Amino acid sequence: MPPKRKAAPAAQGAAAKAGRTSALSTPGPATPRSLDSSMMSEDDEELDDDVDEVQKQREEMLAKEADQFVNKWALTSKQLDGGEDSSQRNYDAASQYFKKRDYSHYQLKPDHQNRPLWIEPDGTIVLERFSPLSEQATDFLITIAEPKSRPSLLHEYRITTHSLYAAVSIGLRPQDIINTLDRFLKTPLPPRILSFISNCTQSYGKVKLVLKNNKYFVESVDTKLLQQLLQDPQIRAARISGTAEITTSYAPTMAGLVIPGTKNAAGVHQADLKQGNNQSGEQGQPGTEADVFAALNEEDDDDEKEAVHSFEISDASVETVQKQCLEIGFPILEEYDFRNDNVNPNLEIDLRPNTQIRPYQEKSLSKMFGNGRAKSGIIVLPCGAGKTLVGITAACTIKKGVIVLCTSSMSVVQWRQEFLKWSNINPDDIAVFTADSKTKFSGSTGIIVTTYSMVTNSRERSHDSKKMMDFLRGREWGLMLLDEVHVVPADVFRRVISSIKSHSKLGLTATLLREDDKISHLNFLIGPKLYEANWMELSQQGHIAKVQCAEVWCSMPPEFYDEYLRANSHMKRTLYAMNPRKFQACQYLINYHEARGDKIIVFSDELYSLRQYALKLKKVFIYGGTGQAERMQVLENFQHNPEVNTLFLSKIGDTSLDLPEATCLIQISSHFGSRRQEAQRLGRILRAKRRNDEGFNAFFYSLVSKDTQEMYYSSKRQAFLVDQGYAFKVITQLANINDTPDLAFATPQERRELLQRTLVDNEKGYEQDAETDDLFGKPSGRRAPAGGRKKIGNGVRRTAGTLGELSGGQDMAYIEQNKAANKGLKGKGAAGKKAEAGGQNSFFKKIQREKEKIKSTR
Ligand SMILES: Nc1ncnc2c1ncn2[C@@H]1O[C@H](COP(=O)(O)OP(=O)(O)OP(=O)(O)O)[C@@H](O)[C@H]1O
Repeated sequence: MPPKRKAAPAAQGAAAKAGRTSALSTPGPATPRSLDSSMMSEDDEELDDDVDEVQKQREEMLAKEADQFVNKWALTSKQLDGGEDSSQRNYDAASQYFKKRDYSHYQLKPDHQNRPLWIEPDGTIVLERFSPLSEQATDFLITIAEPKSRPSLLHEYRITTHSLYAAVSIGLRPQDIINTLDRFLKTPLPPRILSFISNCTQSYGKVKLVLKNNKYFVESVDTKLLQQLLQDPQIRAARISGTAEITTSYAPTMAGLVIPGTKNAAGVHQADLKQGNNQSGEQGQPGTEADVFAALNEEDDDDEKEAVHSFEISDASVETVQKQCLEIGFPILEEYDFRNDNVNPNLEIDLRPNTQIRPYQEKSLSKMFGNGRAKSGIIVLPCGAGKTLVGITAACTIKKGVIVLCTSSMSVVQWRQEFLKWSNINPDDIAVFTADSKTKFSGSTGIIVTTYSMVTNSRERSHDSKKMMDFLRGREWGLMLLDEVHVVPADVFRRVISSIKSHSKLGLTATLLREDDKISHLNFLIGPKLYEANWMELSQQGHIAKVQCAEVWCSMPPEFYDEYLRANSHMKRTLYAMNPRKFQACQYLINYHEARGDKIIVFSDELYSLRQYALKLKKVFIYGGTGQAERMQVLENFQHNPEVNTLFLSKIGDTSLDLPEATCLIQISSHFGSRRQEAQRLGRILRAKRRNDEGFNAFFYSLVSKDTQEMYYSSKRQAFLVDQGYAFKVITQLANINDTPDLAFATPQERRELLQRTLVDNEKGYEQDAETDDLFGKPSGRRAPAGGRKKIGNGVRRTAGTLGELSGGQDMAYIEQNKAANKGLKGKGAAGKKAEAGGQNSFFKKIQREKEKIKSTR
């Protein structure tokens, strides 16, 4: 009897996604690939100017290596994709529905009920979260596979060459992986998976590049392998002559390494594979929980001192050796044996005694320091989950010089503050390098916090900047912390990495996502993904807020829709944002949530609608063109003034915004299908202060104009969050909205006027937001010109029929333009008065003080 329910989990996951998109009526154009340009600050666009020749060559070489590396992986993955199961099977009437995913020919193990995993021949693993062994299986899977989708009952992972590389890099051996996977599986391990794991892992992790006493060693437990490497002429030439060909020592164990802050970590303890279940001491029956644990326990036991062999290579030949090892099929792992680094001075830094890192932070760090050395790689934690503290704890573990790279000068200030808050670092030992401040630390070692653009800027530098860069280049750093790694283009990383020498690199991000294909380059340039937290788990544990997500469908009045069908793509965006039904839905939701006591952020990427909505509803707003003082004042009021409960924000608020008061988010216009923007925006309410209140929920609404391209983009945008377990409810009709009094644009006449005005106002050109990622930064110099407009292209646009002119609509130019609620803030409530008097909340005051202090020490 074929076990049909096997096909169900995978088919269900796919169907859920397909079902979500099937409601779409208008397929839109492909997602634009504009990440690199849109994510970098103004400075970065000028980086290409005059990079010197040597630097260029190094970058090209690194780029080539990355491509080779990526291609090699892609090749191995292809081997896994094709093959024996691609033929369709027709065992019974239902089989055809599952097509490739009909695995009814697999034999179930007799005790399959006790085992939580299904596997597909392409390496997809489906985990039953309701199984008693799911916690242990999750711990294992997160180590060997990449999470793809984690809704409540079934999780989907995929074994890839990258994930196996990561598993090996933290010390798992191929046989451990195969045995443990087999024990968790309901069916025997398919032979192709077995050979895939063996093939991938037999070469990965076999060779390590280790820095000991400031000397580079190529290290392996296998002498034969080292001898094989030395057969290669280039590697042989790289070996330092006069040193013993191969020396033998013993690998350090974890014993003695304590990650600071991990003792008595607060909250739920890290799931321990050895925990409890084997208490009786009995060897379990095959397939029972005890049996699986027995296998896992065994694997740890013989982790004792292992002989390692190595030969020394010159500093200058490190890259050549890496390249050659890759070419002959043994990618080299980089690890930093910081405890035995007696050359670089130690940094006096520890976490403050009252700092307790959370279990997931601890777990992510244990992946980095799993074998007593620092591995380079990327840690992925949800927005607001505390990536900064993870970075700081890594610095406190390594205790050597640290360089932190951020995306904006404001983040630089925040990182420095966080270091001072969580650790006992002497303030003189932590300096910042930004356009405004170029300080060095006073002692022999310390921490420098800077931005990617400061380090990679190749324009004419000031004398101070040059000196600072020489300082950064002229020393070895123990740790390089790379904040927001997902936004920085690979070639910028290349420049950073080739100009600053660091023993280990830790990348931090919430969304390891790019709409282009550059993510795999990060694996090469920084290291593998070491850990990715589960958003749902963290929200259940109260570390981030629980959020209800909804997509609200707003029909378009016929006259709007007619215009929409004829409009060009820019006007289409404006029209679906300005849809009066959407406006009404927004007004309705604001009223509803304000009455509940929520603080609401409304996001719009489309500046025209941002301003029109805010003005019409008499709410405050911030966009790229808003002056610094006004931004501060608006934020201050939003936080503390009970009369200011709704804030309209352009895309400049997507990141870097820490407003724990916000509990509701409404999105009226967004950047095409960007999954990352959706997740970053959701992140703004994940830190909600009230998250641990009884029954508290934050709300995230995406307002979508029905039957427009927006629907297509919307489903694309949600894909990442859906995979994190968020369920988007579709609301086709807001309750009683038609009976709600005082909604705007209630009459056909008003709607027609709105349409005409929109067409007229947008006829001449389009305004774009200042291109900055930094809400707190100075408004960009390339902002809209005096009239408040920034035009795209030559600023001239052809329109289909100038309805505005025909109707005389130009005369209706918005009379409410000057009634911005921002202007009314002065004098409103205590916060308003404080702001008017130049007062700021403690956060901004601190920043101001910090800036002044930095300036005065220059
Ligand atoms: N272990 C901890 N104990 C107490 N508070 C913590 C801990 N870890 C983080 N936090 C707090 O959580 C908040 C969010 O931290 P942080 O700003 O580092 O988040 P993030 O992950 O960088 O978010 P984003 O991606 O949105 O920038 C901060 O207020 C921080 O102080």
